[in-house]
Amino acid sequence: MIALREDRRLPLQALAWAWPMVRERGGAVGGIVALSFLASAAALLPPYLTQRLVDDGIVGGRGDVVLQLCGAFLVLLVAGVVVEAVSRLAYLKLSAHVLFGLREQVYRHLQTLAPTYYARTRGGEILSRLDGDVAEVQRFAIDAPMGLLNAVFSLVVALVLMLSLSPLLTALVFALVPLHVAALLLSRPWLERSTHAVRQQSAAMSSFFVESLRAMKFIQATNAAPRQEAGLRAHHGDYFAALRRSQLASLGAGGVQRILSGLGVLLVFAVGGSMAAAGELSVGVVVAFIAYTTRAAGPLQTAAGVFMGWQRAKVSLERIREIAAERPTVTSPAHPLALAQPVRGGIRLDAVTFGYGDAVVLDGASLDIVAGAKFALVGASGVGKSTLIDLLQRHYDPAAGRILLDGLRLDLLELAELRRQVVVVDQDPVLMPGSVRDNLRFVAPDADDVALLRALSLAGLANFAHAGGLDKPVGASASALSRGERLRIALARAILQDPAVLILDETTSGLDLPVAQAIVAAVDRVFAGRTRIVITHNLASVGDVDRVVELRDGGLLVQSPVRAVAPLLRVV
Ligand SMILES: Nc1ncnc2c1ncn2[C@@H]1O[C@H](COP(=O)(O)OP(=O)(O)OP(=O)(O)O)[C@@H](O)[C@H]1O
Repeated sequence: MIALREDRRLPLQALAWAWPMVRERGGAVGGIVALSFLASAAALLPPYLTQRLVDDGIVGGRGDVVLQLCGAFLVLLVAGVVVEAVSRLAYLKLSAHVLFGLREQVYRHLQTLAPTYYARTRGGEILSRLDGDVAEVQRFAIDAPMGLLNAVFSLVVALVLMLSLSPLLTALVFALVPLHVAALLLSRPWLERSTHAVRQQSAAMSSFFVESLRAMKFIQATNAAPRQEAGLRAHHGDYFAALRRSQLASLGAGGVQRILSGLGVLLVFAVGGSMAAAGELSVGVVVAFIAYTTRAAGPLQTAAGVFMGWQRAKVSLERIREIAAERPTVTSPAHPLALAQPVRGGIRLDAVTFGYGDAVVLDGASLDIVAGAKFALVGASGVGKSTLIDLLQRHYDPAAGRILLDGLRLDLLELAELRRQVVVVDQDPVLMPGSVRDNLRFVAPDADDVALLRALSLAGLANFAHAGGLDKPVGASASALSRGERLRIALARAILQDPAVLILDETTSGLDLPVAQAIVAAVDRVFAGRTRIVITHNLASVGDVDRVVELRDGGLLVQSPVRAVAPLLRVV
């Protein structure tokens, strides 16, 4: 769950979301704020020293004062470098802590979402939110309060110093502040729209890369490389246009702020200069005042920058909120029921109905699978066999009806325990980048090499079942292995998981019959006495079965092994 509150205004939401992580690093925050106050105070000293240098040292003809002031400048310089280095390192640590904390929350939430979410959402869209948008929110959540605090502090100190030098000139300069604010408010919609366009184009480009890299072999085989390059160029064009609009918006808003700050300096030049010429002010005071006016522009521009950062963070927060609004379709119950041990693996479907949107896939389907039986599940392509398996592993819950494992409703069991007991090996098993050992340990982190080698050997991977075989890299997308080898590694994983129910989802389809039969024979040897459900289009490849079940028109028809059609619980 992403801890984003619905009931707060957007900038406060960004701060509230990051707050728990900032609080964990309270000491570092205090240190950074103290150091930045120190640096701001130190930055305000040179104009004062300059004024003394001009009025007391140079005009007053005091060589000792000149020397003292040079020493003070040197100390300020060195201290400034040290303070900046320390505070930047502390800031980096704090930012990383908050950024990683926020991103981990989004990733944790993503791990709870159903396959339907991943089927309809482009990978690059998710990536760009996990990466760019989370970073934008983190930047705002840390930079905005610190920047504003620092700006207010610098502005107050500068104001006090300026007032002590010349109240009239101070009033002139600060009379421009309402104009600064008005200009920012006017630029807001422009900033927001252009930021949104950049985030969208960046997501589209990430999606393009994710999808085309995954399909590279297909692109090469279909001679589509030139078309893909043209596609990339089109993305670049759109991205650049969005970037240019966003830059123009930032430059426009920032430029107006700078012009207004410059006008303040011009006013001091004109009014202060005339007063100095008339002998009403000393030259040193005018020089120092000009320097403070320039410095006061810094905090004002920081405030403007925070405002622009807010516009960007608002867009990003909205995009993250779209992910947060996706609800998991299944959750583990707060008080799960415990399966009786050992788990026997009896499965019962009781009038199960399920569909995707309006498309009904299962319509009151019922079935009893006795613990330890081997069932073959057949049916036309697209009839809903894989969907039924997704329901058994509880990626979704039935819209109506119940599914029971050893007499207990699946939604009352702990989700992790259910998925330990019901394991699926499909026709294109996922292998993670890394070695064979890494892949086996993915499901059994505590298994030692002896157990891994035994599983490989039982799965029929005799050529891998030696110490060196475990180190064999499987390649970033498992392309270093044949399909038969990948299936057997997936089977070895299932052996290590030791489930009560094993499901083979068209695992051997497309393999030569002898290879398919060898894999099924290995399954039957290792999982004899466990519940097995084998989805297939080719009954000849699955060996002996206790029952053949056909999924048709949303219902399940049970056939005896001798092919007589006999309904078990309900025939649709
Ligand atoms: N995530 C999804 N969103 C919407 N519809 C889906 C989704 N997954 C599957 N479907 C649809 O549900 C129906 C059943 O699909 P399913 O994959 O369960 O069929 P299947 O019997 O396993 O097919 P095959 O034998 O071709 O693998 C199909 O019409 C399919 O288009």
